[in-house]
Amino acid sequence: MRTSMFRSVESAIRRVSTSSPSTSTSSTHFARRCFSSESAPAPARKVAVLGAAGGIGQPLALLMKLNPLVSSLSLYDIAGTPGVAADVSHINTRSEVAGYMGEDQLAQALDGCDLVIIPAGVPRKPGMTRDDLFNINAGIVKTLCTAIAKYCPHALVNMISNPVNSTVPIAAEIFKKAGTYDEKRLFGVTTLDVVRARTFFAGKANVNVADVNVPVVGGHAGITILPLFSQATPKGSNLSDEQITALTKRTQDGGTEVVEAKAGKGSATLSMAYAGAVFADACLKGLNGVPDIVECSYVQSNITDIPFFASKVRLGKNGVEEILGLGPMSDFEKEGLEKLKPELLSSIEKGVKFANQ
Ligand SMILES: NC(=O)C1=CN([C@@H]2O[C@H](COP(=O)(O)OP(=O)(O)OC[C@H]3O[C@@H](n4cnc5c(N)ncnc54)[C@H](O)[C@@H]3O)[C@@H](O)[C@H]2O)C=CC1
Ligand SMILES: O=C([O-])CC(=O)C(=O)O
Repeated sequence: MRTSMFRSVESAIRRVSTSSPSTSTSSTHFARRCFSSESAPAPARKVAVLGAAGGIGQPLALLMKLNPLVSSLSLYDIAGTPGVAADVSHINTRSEVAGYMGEDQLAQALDGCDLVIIPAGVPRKPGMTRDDLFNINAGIVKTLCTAIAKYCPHALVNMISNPVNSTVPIAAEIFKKAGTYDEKRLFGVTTLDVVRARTFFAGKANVNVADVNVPVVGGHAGITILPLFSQATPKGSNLSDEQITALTKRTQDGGTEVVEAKAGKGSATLSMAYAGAVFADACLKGLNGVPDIVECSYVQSNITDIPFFASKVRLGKNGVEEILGLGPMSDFEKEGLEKLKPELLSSIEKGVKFANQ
């Protein structure tokens, strides 16, 4: 699961933060270091960000503009995209940028897309759960997925909009109705949970964060987020049961920690844009045939009795190539798995019901 991108972003950031102005490297080199280890010209890939003028959408647009695997970057929102697109388009990297605003430009935004990333929708305020966003975001996702089925039915879809546990099943139902559903192409983005688990584990275990990996399985809300710290690498950091319990809780509550710190001004945007860019990069590498690209993602799955489940997934030319098993879990993690199932299942059923109303 440790992609080369994680490593290269970290080394690029380390280098930038320690270099003096006279030794800093070019922006193009920076972008290459950040997003791809490929030196051969990559195939043309059109990527759309839906919700591109938002708190996640803007930094995600920037990060996708830095990704040399992208040849065409399509920025769509209901408002504000001309400014974001004009701004991002001045960056001297490979992709052509176009901004689209309003539903009558959605078809053009999606036409020919290989990958569609969806951070459109409202974020939480303190005191809210992700499920409290359902009433607004379910409708937004339904509209956008109906258009995806029509204008780019073969695109990979990276769903960021919350509640992910329900918005992914909504998307699946919309695609099924349109006759375009391919379970290999629909992903709930849970990378931020992995990013947090890695960061928090490194801090507690006092190891280099660049070396850390932790699978996070289940879903993307509260107790449905299940980090498997028993499988964390590097091994040998003998954390106590109390420390593992605290790390698990902090990972599960990571989103709430940011919501409370932002005190009414939204939820995670910058770390989410980073996580979204990492996952999109992995999807593009998979599409391009780069071997052994493994990331955690919330996908249609039969590795448990829950129809959508996040786990390690091998990405390939058609999207999901293989869903990897859960691996050996501690008793604490096994207990967490049983506890999360009712909530995850009910969020999935809520999404399915909504889509079929
Ligand atoms: N999967 C994850 O790990 C995470 C998910 N999120 C979720 O991402 C979503 C977006 O969060 P932020 O960017 O902070 O919110 P935001 O409010 O800053 O931006 C949302 C954007 O979506 C746009 N939008 C609304 N309706 C739209 C439509 N029909 N079509 C296209 N665009 C539309 C808005 O105009 C706005 O620009 C929220 O639902 C949030 O909960 C946030 C963090 C992590
Ligand atoms: O907590 C939220 O509402 C946003 C989110 O999904 C996260 O930061 O993980």
